Amino acid sequence: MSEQIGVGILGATGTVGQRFIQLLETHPLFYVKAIGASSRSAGKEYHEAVNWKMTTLIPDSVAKMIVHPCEPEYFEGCKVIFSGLDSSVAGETELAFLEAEFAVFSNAKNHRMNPLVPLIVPIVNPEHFDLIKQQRVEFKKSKGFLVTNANCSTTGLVSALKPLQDAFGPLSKVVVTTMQAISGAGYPGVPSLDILGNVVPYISGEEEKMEEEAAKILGTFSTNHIVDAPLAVSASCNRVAVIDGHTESVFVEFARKPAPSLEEITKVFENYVSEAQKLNCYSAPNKCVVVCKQPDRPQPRLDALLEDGHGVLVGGIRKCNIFDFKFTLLVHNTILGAAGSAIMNAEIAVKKGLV
Ligand SMILES: NC(=O)C1=CN([C@@H]2O[C@H](COP(=O)(O)OP(=O)(O)OC[C@H]3O[C@@H](n4cnc5c(N)ncnc54)[C@H](OP(=O)(O)O)[C@@H]3O)[C@@H](O)[C@H]2O)C=CC1
Repeated sequence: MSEQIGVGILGATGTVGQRFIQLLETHPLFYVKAIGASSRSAGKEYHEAVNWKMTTLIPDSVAKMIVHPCEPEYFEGCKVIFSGLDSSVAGETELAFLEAEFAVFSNAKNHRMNPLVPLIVPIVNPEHFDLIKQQRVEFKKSKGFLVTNANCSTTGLVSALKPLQDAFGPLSKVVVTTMQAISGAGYPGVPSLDILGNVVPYISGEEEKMEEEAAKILGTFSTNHIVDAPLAVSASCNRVAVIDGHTESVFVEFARKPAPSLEEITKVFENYVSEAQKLNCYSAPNKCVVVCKQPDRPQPRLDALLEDGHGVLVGGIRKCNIFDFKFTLLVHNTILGAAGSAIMNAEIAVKKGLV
């Protein structure tokens, strides 16, 4: 096995940061070398600073690490930086790490729509890593770069749409309604009095993010920029009393007529193989899209951890009276929807010789 690569985690005490630490505990390629969070946590040992909510114990290798301020000087020797920072600070902090020539993989929304920043869902569009060459030219960097992964709901959506686009050509319209887990709001997130026995039909900025990110991710890399896919998305987003796993009802219209049959669509979902799998990435799922045959699946409590949370589950593939067809999908919001994607993106970057 090749030598392990030391990584730093910014926002290590948060919901996404904890997931990074959990997923990296047994990772063969990466090990946690340094961690950072806010001034509330800096200077403390990790186990004192964090309100640990994962279902596994804090790894011994991290528990006694000192939490640092999120400044590049504390992360010397880390070849990769994973950011699970709150968006109020992610923008500037991630740029400071890029400036210091780190390879930065961000979960935050701040830089996703920058035309020079690849927005990559690892099981969908790793070819967008080609944009880094142009990014390095424009940002005058030789080793460093900045890659973002997508909003968690967008991640689930594009993971299901990509196989369809590859097989049947452009999608013209997509309508999606989400039922999003509480963990998507970080910790402590939504107050229990607001969410228990309730549905909150508003998540600030979420619909706009889904509508614009999907076209960029499903777009194509051309010479030195990304050309958006010609796709109109209308999203409505809801917070529901689920802990982990975002469920989405999706309605799709193809540009091509006649539209493919439900059997053809199902086969394309089942047979989809991503570049992350072809590259043999450690975190790549066996199946990127798992088709649930039972009519009442996928369900977050039962299915969110299938494929270790690194794939997307689809079910209820059926005719739609208005669009061509409709289905339900489920994505694990803090694994494929956040830390898992960032880690898989970094694995791909290593395979591509970028790190
Ligand atoms: N939860 C999810 O499902 C998803 C989240 N994301 C994105 O990932 C990022 C993290 O989300 P999440 O983990 O849920 O959020 P949390 O609120 O749980 O965690 C935020 C982290 O940021 C740190 N932080 C806050 N303020 C500062 C500061 N001024 N300087 C340095 N560090 C700071 C916190 O440290 P401290 O503990 O010291 O306050 C904590 O480690 C966000 O940008 C979010 O939008 C993306 C996709 C999915």
